[in-house]
Amino acid sequence: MAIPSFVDRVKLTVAAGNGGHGCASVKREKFKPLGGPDGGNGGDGGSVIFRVDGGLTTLVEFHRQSVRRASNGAPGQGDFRHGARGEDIVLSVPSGTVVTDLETGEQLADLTEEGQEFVAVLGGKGGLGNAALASSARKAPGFALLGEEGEAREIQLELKVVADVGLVGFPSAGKSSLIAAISRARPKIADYPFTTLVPNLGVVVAGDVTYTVADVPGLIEGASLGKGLGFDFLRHIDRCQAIVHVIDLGTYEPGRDPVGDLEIIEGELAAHGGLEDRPRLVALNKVDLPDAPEMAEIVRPDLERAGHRVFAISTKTGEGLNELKFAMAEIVEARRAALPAAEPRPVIRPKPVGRAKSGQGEFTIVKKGDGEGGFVWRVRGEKPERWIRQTDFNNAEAVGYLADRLNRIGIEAKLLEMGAVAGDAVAIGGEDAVVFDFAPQIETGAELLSRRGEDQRLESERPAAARRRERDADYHASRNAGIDYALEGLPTDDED
Ligand SMILES: Nc1nc2c(ncn2[C@@H]2O[C@H](COP(=O)(O)OP(=O)(O)OP(=O)(O)O)[C@@H](O)[C@H]2O)c(=O)[nH]1
Ligand SMILES: [Mg+2]
Repeated sequence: MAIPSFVDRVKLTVAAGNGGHGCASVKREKFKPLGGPDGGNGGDGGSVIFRVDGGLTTLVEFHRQSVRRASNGAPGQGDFRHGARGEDIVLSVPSGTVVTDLETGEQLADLTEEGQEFVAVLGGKGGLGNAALASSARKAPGFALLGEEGEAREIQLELKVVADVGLVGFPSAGKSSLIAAISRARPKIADYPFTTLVPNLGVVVAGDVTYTVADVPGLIEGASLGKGLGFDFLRHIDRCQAIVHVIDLGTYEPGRDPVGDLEIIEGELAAHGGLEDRPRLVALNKVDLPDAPEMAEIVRPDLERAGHRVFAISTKTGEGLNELKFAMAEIVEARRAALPAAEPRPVIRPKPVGRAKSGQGEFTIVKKGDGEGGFVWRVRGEKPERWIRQTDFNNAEAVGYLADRLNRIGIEAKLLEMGAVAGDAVAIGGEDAVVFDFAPQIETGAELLSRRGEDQRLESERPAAARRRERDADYHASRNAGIDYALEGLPTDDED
């Protein structure tokens, strides 16, 4: 199979596993027809996780398989048996991998440190079984929660080399040869331009300083505008602490000379932007060629006047390489000392989607429509949207439980406060919203004052406030007794 030549940028679909459904089951024992609920919870779906492996240098593996899917959680079963978790998929990436969401263009993670992890898509949560949903107020729930679907997203992986020193220069100036001469890396070297298509990385030891050096494909005038190959690869220099110009003393191309070459490359770096603060060194290469030493001494004063430290080197004979190596080490060491100590990088998890920003904290409500045939009230929020996904709408009891949960965080009260009336449409969620007819169960303050006791609903349904009191009492009772069980309508820790 042909290996693509550009392996430092790939598109990938990652899909997490679905959560298993909770189980609604009633304990069956001989001579005990009315056993308690014993349905177990569904297992969580597996996640897709990226982890930095310092031994890797390319993203080539991702070209072979462009969809990665973690497994689903198993459903709960009777007799309190919980479903197994879906297995996570851990994908190894090289240091310097930047993860971007292809849909939004948002950068999700910048993975640079060995072992650093990024959870790209989170497995769906398993649904609670009816055993976990039981409480003193709802002793035998005839329903369970559905497992949630795992997330899926299209992402781009992009490798940005992480090196202390970046080598820049025209094609064939000898950048890869320099890496080969001062490190153990063995990049491809050839006498035609654009030999290097993917940055090479070498580890250099100079005295007791160890640092990394990367070359990038040759730059030419207009590289920052997309000419040659340079455009795409200038970004690799972004992370370097120092820049070394590799300049060809032996080029016979018309219109080129060492000082002019350096100015053109500097122009491209300036057009790329953001590199102004990086210290520079100048390496005049191929000093072994005839006339090259003279050329080096002609241009040296000009370059030094421009503030550069200049080294005449030959990757062929080794001349000048030691001095250059130690000069690079000096700069790297100085920059390292000046930089703030890197903060330990935690595992990065995806931002929860749709987190509400309203004063309520849990949800937002927006009124839509012109009132003809009623308004549509759109409710957004992480919790309400999740609860919708967990609800089996074929089960009336499950729907009642959902209504309780929605009331508990005040959605119904807020709708009434905003002027919603019975019969209005309430849409919870985004594109795949679930739409209800608004049928308020609780009373507004005004109604309570004027019509208390008259409303049929007070007889047929317990007011939410009373239910809440009951539940809170249960909660405190159980807390005091040290009993830990899932409470009706109250999120348990693992529910959030
Ligand atoms: N005489 C001489 N030739 C050299 C020296 N360094 C490199 N070369 C030659 O110059 C040519 C280009 O070298 P590379 O190291 O591939 O150059 P590069 O800058 O990496 O080129 P690209 O990857 O195409 O941008 C090869 O033929 C090398 O053998 C040197 O010090 N002296
Ligand atoms: Mg090269």
